Amino acid sequence: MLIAPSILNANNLKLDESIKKALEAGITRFHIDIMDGHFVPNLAYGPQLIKDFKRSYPMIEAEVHLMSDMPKTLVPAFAKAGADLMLLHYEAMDESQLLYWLDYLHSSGIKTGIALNPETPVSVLEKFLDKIDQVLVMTVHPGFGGQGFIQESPEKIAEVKTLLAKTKRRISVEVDGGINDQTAKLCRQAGCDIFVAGSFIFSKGVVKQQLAKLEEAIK
Ligand SMILES: O=C(CO)[C@H](O)[C@H](O)COP(=O)(O)O
Ligand SMILES: [Co+2]
Repeated sequence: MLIAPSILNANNLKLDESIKKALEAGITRFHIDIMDGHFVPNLAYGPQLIKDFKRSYPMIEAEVHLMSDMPKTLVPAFAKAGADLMLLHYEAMDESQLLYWLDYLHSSGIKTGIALNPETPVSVLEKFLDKIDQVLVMTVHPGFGGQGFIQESPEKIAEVKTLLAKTKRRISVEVDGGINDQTAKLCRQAGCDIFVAGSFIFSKGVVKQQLAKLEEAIK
């Protein structure tokens, strides 16, 4: 079980302070949201943030959630910046492009995942099972932090688990959006392994306590 904090809604002028607090509480992976203003109607972060993050914290995993339909420019840029794992949206490119970029990432030594929007069926994952390390089930519509959890999400997680049982490869299931101690518990019961949370961890100024609540909920 892993909690990957999203810094999206943390105060940008105090990012390092927020990151340090999470690290002190034992976090080993951060989820960094990249938004291009086109695939989603918002903008967030560039490769320099990943570069700076990895320079300061080389042992901590940087998971890049790429909400962009410009893989040709952005996948190599974030790979070069030091991403350890990259999540590509199924909806952002056609299937042949997706296969290409998953291969590109693996051959660059970067772990891969496919992110699914709430309305995208689980069955689309089938032909990618030998190319991914992780599935990201979006539990909000991507684009903004602080949204409410989509209540039907636990059934979708269970569906992903059923599909993944078809492969012998170890593929983790992650949720992202509206995760708090209540919703995390529901996702855990449905079989989720990795929990992204932003607002719940960073909006109250008590990072350690919020992480402890989440840990308690998913254990
Ligand atoms: O991908 C995202 C939004 O598109 C973010 O990772 C997600 O929303 C995290 O923020 P919060 O926990 O506040 O919902
Ligand atoms: Co995200």
